Amino acid sequence: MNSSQDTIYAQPADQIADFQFDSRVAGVFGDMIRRSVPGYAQIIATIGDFAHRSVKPGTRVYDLGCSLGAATLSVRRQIEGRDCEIIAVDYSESMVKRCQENLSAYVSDTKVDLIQGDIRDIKIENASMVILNFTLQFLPPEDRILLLQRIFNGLKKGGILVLSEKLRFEDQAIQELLDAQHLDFKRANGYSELEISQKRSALENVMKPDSMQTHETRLTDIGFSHFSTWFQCFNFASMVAIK
Ligand SMILES: C[S@@+](CC[C@H](N)C(=O)[O-])C[C@H]1O[C@@H](n2cnc3c(N)ncnc32)[C@H](O)[C@@H]1O
Ligand SMILES: O=C(O)C(=O)C[C@]1(C(=O)O)C=C[C@@H](O)C=C1
Repeated sequence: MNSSQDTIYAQPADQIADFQFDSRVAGVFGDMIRRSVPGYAQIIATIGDFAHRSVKPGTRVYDLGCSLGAATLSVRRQIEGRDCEIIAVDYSESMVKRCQENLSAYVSDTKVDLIQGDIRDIKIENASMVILNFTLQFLPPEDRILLLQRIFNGLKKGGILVLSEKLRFEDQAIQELLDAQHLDFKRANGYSELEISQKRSALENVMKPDSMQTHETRLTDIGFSHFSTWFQCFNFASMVAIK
């Protein structure tokens, strides 16, 4: 997936606006997420492997907050010939436009219904897999449980939710240690101190990570029968829950 280099926060700004998935971000998003989220490439590839194992013929896969379509493409490659449909949703017009171009670059017999809309308004039904890859953290905290309940209701028995998120830790020493490791990861990927601190301010009001305990309790309270973290690097994790 082509992406220009992310230099959005490279110059000092008088005022840092809240982070938005606008056309500037969409234009550099591939580079931004690879350099910001440890393990991103592995998570994307493994989402495809989960699909290969768990997606049943004639069912649907939902990719909620699909951005440029990385997870959708990874899944689509793995479920050819199963008469499945992928519903990919994002409310950012610029992301959806670029996602459409990325999807069109490859031939496939699996239909992708790409929707520009709010994931809170999407009907979920006949699903054997739902993906929330670094999207739930951008919903207002009070809206998260309702979306997860709707996902649970739309999943078939045995269907899976793959949920990837930045984590917050109740233990302050662990929070500080893993946050510091994440900042080193960003530095090692070429981000300057200015870029790191300006992006941090931009994200402060719009991205509110939950703790692992909150994720696990919420999903099991909703009714998921099985829950595990399958990947974690520093303060980023991907979890899987089975209905
Ligand atoms: C961090 S990105 C997700 C990355 C993507 N899933 C991937 O694997 O590359 C979060 C995405 O969720 C979208 N988003 C956030 N809140 C949304 C909402 N309420 N409805 C639809 N899309 C939303 C944003 O526009 C953005 O593209
Ligand atoms: O926490 C950070 O510093 C991040 O940059 C994380 C994060 C994310 O987790 O989605 C935030 C915004 C961008 O979408 C890319 C990465």
